Amino acid sequence: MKRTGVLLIQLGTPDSPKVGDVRRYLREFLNDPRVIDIPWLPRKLLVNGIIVPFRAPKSAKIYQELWKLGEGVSPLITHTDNLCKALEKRFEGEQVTFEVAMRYQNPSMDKVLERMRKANYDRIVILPLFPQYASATSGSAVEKAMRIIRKWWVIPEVKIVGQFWDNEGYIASIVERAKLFNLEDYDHILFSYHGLPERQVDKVYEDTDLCEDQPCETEINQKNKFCYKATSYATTRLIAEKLGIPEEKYTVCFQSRLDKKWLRPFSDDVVEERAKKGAKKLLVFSPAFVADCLETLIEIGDEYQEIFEEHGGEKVQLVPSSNDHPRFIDGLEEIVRRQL
Ligand SMILES: C=CC1=C(C)c2cc3[nH]c(cc4nc(cc5[nH]c(cc1n2)c(C)c5CCC(=O)O)C(CCC(=O)O)=C4C)c(C)c3C=C
Ligand SMILES: [Fe+2]
Ligand SMILES: [Fe+2]
Repeated sequence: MKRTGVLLIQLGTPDSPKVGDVRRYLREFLNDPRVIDIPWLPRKLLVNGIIVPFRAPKSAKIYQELWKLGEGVSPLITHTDNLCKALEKRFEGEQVTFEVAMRYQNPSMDKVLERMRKANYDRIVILPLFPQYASATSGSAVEKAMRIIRKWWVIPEVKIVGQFWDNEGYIASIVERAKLFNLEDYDHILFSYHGLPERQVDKVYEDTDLCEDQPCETEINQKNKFCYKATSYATTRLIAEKLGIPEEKYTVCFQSRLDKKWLRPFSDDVVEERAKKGAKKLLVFSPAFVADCLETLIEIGDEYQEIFEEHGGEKVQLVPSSNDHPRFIDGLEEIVRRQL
């Protein structure tokens, strides 16, 4: 059997919730041209001159809350490490090794891939932990890995997992998590995905095609198979079908926008509207995040709870992410075995 090293790549988190570490994280993250996709000079001026100086102190406060929930560590790190350990167990005695790296900050892709180079694998599998492809996440992680590997003298066989929005184990893990709640108790259900600028979504199409002219809310086809909006809706349909949630009982929405030209509807607006219409209990799925993190625990768990209460609602219940759920491990095991 070929000796295989599997690189699990997550987005990344600051080294600590101190303002300096958060600033360093945001600077690396937002200077990525796949994240803020504008020319070099305007990006530097916008990110280093405006966004980071204003955002870092505010984000640091939120990260301090997150660190408390994670008992002194970022939950993104803990969950991804646990996932890695669970996968290692599934491959015990086989020639398959797992490593975790973060696209931004630590453990850095440079250091982890250098260790993998020294291990002299026959094959490397690059597995970004983002079920729905986006250039800002999976695309960026793969580009960075390729930029590092292309400099090696010995380049082994390299396999890349692009996306896994319909993977059976991934879907099953979310369905199992949801079964811990009585769906009948909730007035409405949200499937809240991380947002993305509409411009970035349109770039997966050729020429003058636009996402809004495609049937992305209802089907996946050859044109839209890498459209983040289309795969987000498709993942939702799979989960809703398995749980028997009728279409009128749920809304697909997008959170964490930086400006108005991001995918709509915005999750916070939906939370507010539902409260105003009299909803008392909301259940929120967050399928784009395979690990609980700032975006799920704080943004949905705390911030949406506040918005909901402010407008008359009572409880926003988050469905925990896949994390190291055994069905999710089944799904990733199956994906890895297909690469061997
Ligand atoms: C599904 C995955 C994600 C997509 C797509 C994504 C796009 C995206 N994000 C930003 C800006 C920020 N994201 C931040 C945090 C964050 N984002 C993801 C995942 C996706 N981002 C995760 C898992 C996290 C949380 C990390 C953690 O430490 O727990 C942040 C930092 C927090 C903050 O200051 O609000 C920013 C900023 C952009 C611009 C973007 C697409 C263009
Ligand atoms: Fe993000
Ligand atoms: Fe689309």
